[in-house]
Amino acid sequence: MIEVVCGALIQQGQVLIARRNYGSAKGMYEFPGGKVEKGEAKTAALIREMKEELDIDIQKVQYLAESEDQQDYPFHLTCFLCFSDQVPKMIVHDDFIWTTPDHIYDRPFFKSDVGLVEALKKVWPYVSQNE
Ligand SMILES: Nc1nc2c([nH]c(=O)n2[C@H]2C[C@H](O)[C@@H](COP(=O)(O)OP(=O)(O)OP(=O)(O)O)O2)c(=O)[nH]1
Repeated sequence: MIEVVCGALIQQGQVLIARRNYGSAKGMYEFPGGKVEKGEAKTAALIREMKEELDIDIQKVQYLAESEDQQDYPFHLTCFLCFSDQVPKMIVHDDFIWTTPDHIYDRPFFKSDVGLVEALKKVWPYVSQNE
């Protein structure tokens, strides 16, 4: 089982979803993230991926939810709420949308993330007010 981490980046009462411009899921929106490297802690992987993919330093990380699915390979996905006051840059994505959990699935978004988005909806009133 491949371990994958992703981050729901919260800024100004909105969450970031980003469109992949590479690989078999090109054109899909996602929470930025990627595979955990051997011996790496999940939160360290998340901080590294957010730096590599968005060029931001994460100031606070909070566990949100997890799921399992299979696309190119079976994977276990852990999602964290992420907080940073830096502006993300487009490096591996070709579109950014700042949205709210109710509108994430208005766009093509990974079906594996349904449970993560439901968890985000539950905490949203607290998260968006206590950034
Ligand atoms: N980053 C990210 N990946 C997700 C999400 N939902 C979801 O099913 N995935 C899947 C897509 C991939 O099958 C898997 C791993 O993500 P990844 O970004 O490392 O994908 P990849 O295999 O193209 O990575 P790479 O080889 O280019 O490093 O997780 C999500 O919200 N964010």
